Amino acid sequence: MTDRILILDFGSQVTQLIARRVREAGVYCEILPFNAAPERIRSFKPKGVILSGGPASIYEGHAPKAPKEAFELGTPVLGICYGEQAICEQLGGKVEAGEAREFGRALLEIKEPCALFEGLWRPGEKHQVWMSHGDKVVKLPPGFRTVAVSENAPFAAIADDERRMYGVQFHPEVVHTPDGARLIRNFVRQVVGAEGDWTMAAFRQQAVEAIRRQVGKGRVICGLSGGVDSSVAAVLIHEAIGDQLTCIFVDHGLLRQGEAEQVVELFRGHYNIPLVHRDASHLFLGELALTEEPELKRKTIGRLFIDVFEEEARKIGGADFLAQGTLYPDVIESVSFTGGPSVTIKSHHNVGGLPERMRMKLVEPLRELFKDEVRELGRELGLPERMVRRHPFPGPGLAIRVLGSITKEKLDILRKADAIFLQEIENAGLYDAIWQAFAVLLPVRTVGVMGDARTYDQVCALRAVTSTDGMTADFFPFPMDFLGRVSTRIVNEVRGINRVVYDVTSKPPGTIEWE
Ligand SMILES: Nc1ncnc2c1ncn2[C@@H]1O[C@H](COP(=O)(O)OP(=O)(O)OP(=O)(O)O)[C@@H](O)[C@H]1O
Ligand SMILES: O=c1[nH]c(=O)c2[nH+]cn([C@@H]3O[C@H](COP(=O)(O)O)[C@@H](O)[C@H]3O)c2[nH]1
Ligand SMILES: NC(=O)CC[C@H](N)C(=O)O
Ligand SMILES: [Mg+2]
Repeated sequence: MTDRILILDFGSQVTQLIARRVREAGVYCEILPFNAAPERIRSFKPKGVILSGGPASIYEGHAPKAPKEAFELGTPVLGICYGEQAICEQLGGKVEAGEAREFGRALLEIKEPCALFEGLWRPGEKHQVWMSHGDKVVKLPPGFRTVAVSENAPFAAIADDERRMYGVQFHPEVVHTPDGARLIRNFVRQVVGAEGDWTMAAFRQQAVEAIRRQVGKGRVICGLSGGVDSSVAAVLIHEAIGDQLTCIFVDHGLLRQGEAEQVVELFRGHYNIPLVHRDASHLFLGELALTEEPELKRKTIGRLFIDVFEEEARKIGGADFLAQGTLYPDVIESVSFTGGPSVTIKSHHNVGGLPERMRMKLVEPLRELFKDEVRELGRELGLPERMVRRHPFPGPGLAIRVLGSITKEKLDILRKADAIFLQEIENAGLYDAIWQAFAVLLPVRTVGVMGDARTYDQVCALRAVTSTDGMTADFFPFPMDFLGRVSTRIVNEVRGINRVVYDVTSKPPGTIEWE
């Protein structure tokens, strides 16, 4: 078994980033809530433990505590922010509310050598780190020494070399701590001594064996969208079980220009995987004609996907398993310690309702991976670069980008504008710098003048964002002349649009899609 690191989550906004840094160091890790059952923690057999940050104050009565297993397993421990405070409070030191809080950039002064700093930082040096805390450690537990300080944190980094326990008040997992990734790497590779054998080649082998064990002689269907996740899942599963897999690509009439042909051609051209191409556009567009409200659109589409999958599964004599491209961020969402029911912003069309009705078991080979790891696995599996680098595209497709009521005519207008925008992005060499880019058709008409004549046509909004996982995002800062060029082309070439605007909202407060 590959070496594993356990991250215990106290509810920090950036716990996922700790996991990413550990994986980037070539070491497998998982996140469990701080109150995971002791049995679960033991059976995970971690070689090292990381305690995350969190919003609570450790000295308050109900504040979450690190499970005693974290300290009793005898493996190295790294506490980050709240994690450091938990180590101190629970092992005999003391934490109090600080007078001065530290948020943002801070200068760390290295006082003593430490295994975490090996090859990185030396005593006497000062380095930039990122802080986000109000509480502070005021007394160290026995056995610990201070290895670095900052203006407001006299115990900014602490070490107990004997027990191999370390704590940092700053956040090494965020990019604003420039050396942070190497610090985490030092912890998992040098201090813990993990092998660094978590590679996509190793994952591929293990995943193939696991799929064979799970599926046996059963039949599997996989909804294939042409997106990265479902394509990688399909190719991986096919490698494992060959013809027991059938892929179903649904053309719901809400795809982008030329997309259906491209997906089918690219897939059939490269793979000998049975692929059903179902044109269900009449069904989807027919039902959506009655719908304007975003949530209703999403729910209608989700239901129709299920109907179509059921029909197609029946045609091939039934299926025992449904394959999905669920990723690790989806999984963490549901285990993370956030407390309280969260509100539904959007019902992401999800095939999750499918298995219950169809009594199929799920095959989710990507549920341990982040998006960039899925792309890497895709390359490892030899998927064409065109598939691997594709921007995400939502299951409900253009239905949530034609705002309000949907007609075939509006979809055609949007498709043209969207294609121009994407083409210009490719031409400018910007495609890979962007997480997702698309056009939105607004249900608003404005007055314009073209060739001395009055126009009264629709507005098109352009959206392009950077992101690492779609959970938070920033608008992409195009040069103005680029936006001008796209705008001119769209208004000139697309009948029905006479005005173009660019969306400069980040997420939050916006979301990526407009509906
Ligand atoms: N047109 C479609 N036909 C069949 N299945 C689809 C279609 N659109 C979406 N799905 C199914 O819904 C799942 C979720 O869609 P989602 O967009 O999150 O993933 P993806 O399309 O595989 O990858 P990406 O996030 O890169 O677009 C897909 O993995 C796929 O199984
Ligand atoms: O498969 C999907 N089914 C959906 O119903 C859906 N809604 C949004 N998205 C995609 O998810 C990411 C975040 O989108 P939002 O910021 O709009 O919530 C972005 O990448 C969106 O494109 C979806 N993907
Ligand atoms: N980011 C954190 O982990 C903060 C820890 C604690 N809530 C503090 O304010 O000090
Ligand atoms: Mg998709």
